[in-house]
Amino acid sequence: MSASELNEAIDDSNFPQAHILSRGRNNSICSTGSASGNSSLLDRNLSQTDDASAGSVAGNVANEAQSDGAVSKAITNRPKLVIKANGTIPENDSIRTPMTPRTSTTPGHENCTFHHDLELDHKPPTREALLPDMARSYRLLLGGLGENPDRQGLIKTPERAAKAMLFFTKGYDQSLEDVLNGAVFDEDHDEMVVVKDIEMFSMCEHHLVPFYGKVSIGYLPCNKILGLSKLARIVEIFSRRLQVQERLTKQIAVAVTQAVQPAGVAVVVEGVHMCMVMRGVQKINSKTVTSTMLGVFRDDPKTREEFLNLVNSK
Ligand SMILES: Nc1nc2c(ncn2[C@@H]2O[C@H](COP(=O)(O)OP(=O)(O)OP(=O)(O)O)[C@@H](O)[C@H]2O)c(=O)[nH]1
Ligand SMILES: [Zn+2]
Repeated sequence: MSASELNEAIDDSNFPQAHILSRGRNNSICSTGSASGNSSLLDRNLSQTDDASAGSVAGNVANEAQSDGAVSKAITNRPKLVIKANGTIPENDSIRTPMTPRTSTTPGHENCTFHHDLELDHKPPTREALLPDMARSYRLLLGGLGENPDRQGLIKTPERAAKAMLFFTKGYDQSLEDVLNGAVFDEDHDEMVVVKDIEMFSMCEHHLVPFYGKVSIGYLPCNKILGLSKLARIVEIFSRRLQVQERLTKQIAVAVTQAVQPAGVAVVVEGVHMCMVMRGVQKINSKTVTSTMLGVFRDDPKTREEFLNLVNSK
């Protein structure tokens, strides 16, 4: 799938469940239906209240069930996330997506839609070939620090640092297709799948220092499921780049969407930014939480709540 097709795919209208509440309670989870796919979202949440651990959720669900009409109206009125095929956001859209320049002057990358965007099929062939230039740059940096790059301990540092930086950004070399390796399976399953607390290490694009944390991903399958490890591998593709946490969160959600075309995808990322810990404002306990909710997770509060309860439970 090309980048533009991918961008089109995250238009909410492509999610079969986008308006389930306004369609009534007994609709199948997936528009294609399935033998066991007739439980409504309400049923799914009410059965959740049998679980003692659901605790206060029971009250919330009951309240929400009473105000379904209001919820339905609110959902209809909520602005949708729409990204056009060319990667831009409609001008009057109230939801702005952080976009970064789409140009590259690096040899071999001239025709690339730049790495930052939602593109998954970009695979520069020669990143290792950049090592000598990168090493030279690190050597200059050492000199800039007032260090002697020729002293024994630093002789190989420029090359090591260049290799380390290539590792920290190895996601640029990975494509979704390679990572999935065909591990998408037809399965008559329409209950929520959640893999949570996936470790994540990334690089702040503003300061080139790490941010790290954990990622939780949920999706509601439509007769296709994904090999579980592939969710963690998707996190690797996008975290191993220069990033901001917001974009990382969205890219993961889009990739899962592309992989299994589910009824919805939810991603929550909790990150510690070393640029806020080791320097700058120096707040060592602050955490940044970002989320992307697509499809039914965006439109149905109960589904979103079920996901968040699963993510927040020990
Ligand atoms: N939204 C967002 N901001 C980030 C992320 N990583 C770093 N930043 C912020 O990027 C901003 C850069 O701000 P500047 O004022 O240009 O840089 P600075 O002087 O180094 O800022 P301070 O960190 O406040 O010292 C800072 O507020 C960082 O906290 C991220 O993932 N998402
Ligand atoms: Zn930073």
